[in-house]
Amino acid sequence: MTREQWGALQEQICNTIGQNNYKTWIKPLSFVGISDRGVVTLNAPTSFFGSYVSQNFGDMLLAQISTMAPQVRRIAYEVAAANGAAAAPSPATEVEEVKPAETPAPKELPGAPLDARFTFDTFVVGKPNELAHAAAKRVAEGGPVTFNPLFLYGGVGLGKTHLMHAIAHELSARNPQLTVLYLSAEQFMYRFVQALRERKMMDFKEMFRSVDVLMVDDVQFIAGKDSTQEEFFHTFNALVDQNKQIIISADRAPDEIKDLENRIRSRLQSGLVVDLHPTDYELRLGILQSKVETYRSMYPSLEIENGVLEFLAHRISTNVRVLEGALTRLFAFASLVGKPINMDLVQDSLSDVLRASERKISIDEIQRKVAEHYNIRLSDMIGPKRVRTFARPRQIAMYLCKQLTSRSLPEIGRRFGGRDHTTVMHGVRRIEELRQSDGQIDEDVEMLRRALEA
Ligand SMILES: Nc1ncnc2c1ncn2[C@@H]1O[C@H](COP(=O)(O)OP(=O)(O)OP(=O)(O)O)[C@@H](O)[C@H]1O
Repeated sequence: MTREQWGALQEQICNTIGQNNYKTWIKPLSFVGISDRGVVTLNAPTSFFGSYVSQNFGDMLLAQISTMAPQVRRIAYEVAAANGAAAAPSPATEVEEVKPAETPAPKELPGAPLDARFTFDTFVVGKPNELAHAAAKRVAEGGPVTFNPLFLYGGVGLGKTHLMHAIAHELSARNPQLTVLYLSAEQFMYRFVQALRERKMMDFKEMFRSVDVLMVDDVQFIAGKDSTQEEFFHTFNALVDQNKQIIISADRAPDEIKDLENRIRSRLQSGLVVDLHPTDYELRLGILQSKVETYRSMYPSLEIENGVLEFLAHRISTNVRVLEGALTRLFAFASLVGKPINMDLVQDSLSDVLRASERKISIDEIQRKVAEHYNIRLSDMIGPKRVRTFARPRQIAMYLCKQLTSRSLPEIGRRFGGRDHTTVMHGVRRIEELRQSDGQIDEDVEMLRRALEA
């Protein structure tokens, strides 16, 4: 993402949200830069302004930006410098790019901004994350500290940061006096090094020891960094002694973090350690459905055809960020070209994402499985005969090829005895209709899909 690309997006943004909104809220923003971690920083006149834009237009902006720069994960809003200059952020430090807050951290604490969208309301609960969610909820109630620290861990993009921000939002809403400090382990280190450099260690210690709740994200970052670990250990102990709540996240369990001092490891394990499991199909579908609800208010006229969300939930199982990014891109493309969101648009706009998450299901495999199920020969499935006994299984196989592989319609047609892509399209549509009206076909297709994906 470059300043020029941001400039090029302006017209489309204006068309999406209307002249008035655009002039009031988007035009005053300026592009600052993008970090290696995919965080785009925009300069806003005030922190209220940044916060308003984040809450009301954040998803739309991310959608628009991702049409040009799919690697973008998040937008941070920086408050304009005194001279108004939009300086480039210093080299890829998350610390710089997130300094001023979407929801400013209280009392000049060196925390990172909280993402206004990461609340318990927007967190979808399913089997893989129910324990982590319940633990987070308990901590967010604020009562007496029962487990300290709460240690949340899990793979990339499974909701650790979302849950931490949700806890911070809720604690602050319940008790605005509370000092809740959220920052990444990287920022902790940065502050520590800065304090050393500026000979302000006393201030540093005092400040960290004065918070009521400390949240440190991605703690695995401090592994192998000896003096930062040491300082972290002292901060940790001082807060636990005062019975202050600590919440930590990492990408793996404490005993799997290499180069972590043993005394820190055992401290981290001394509270409640819960993991966020990889998502399952139901959770992914739930997240997509809840996201669609958010998008509906932004793009009220956009249609989303049946089967699209289910397809995405099946196909993109890597992490929620990728899943959300795919949906965001779909909405942006659909609004750009003024078309409904259907499987063709999915194939056109998400081919890279789909390729990356390609399951190893081949057209051959689908043809064989379907032929076997309907007890017909493979040669009849592919051959020219049009009798229903062969035609229906053939259409089902075509439908499954479209659903479970990222092959184009012409390619599928070629693999079914050199048929035209319109024949494939007709077949796919027919099965879509029949799935609505014929319970037996619907059941057969679902069973075949499961068998193929098993
Ligand atoms: N259960 C969920 N419900 C709704 N949104 C979710 C859920 N899980 C993850 N997300 C969304 O997925 C995206 C990635 O989540 P988050 O940043 O919390 O992941 P993370 O575990 O902290 O990843 P990383 O290890 O990269 O820091 C966010 O936009 C978040 O809102």
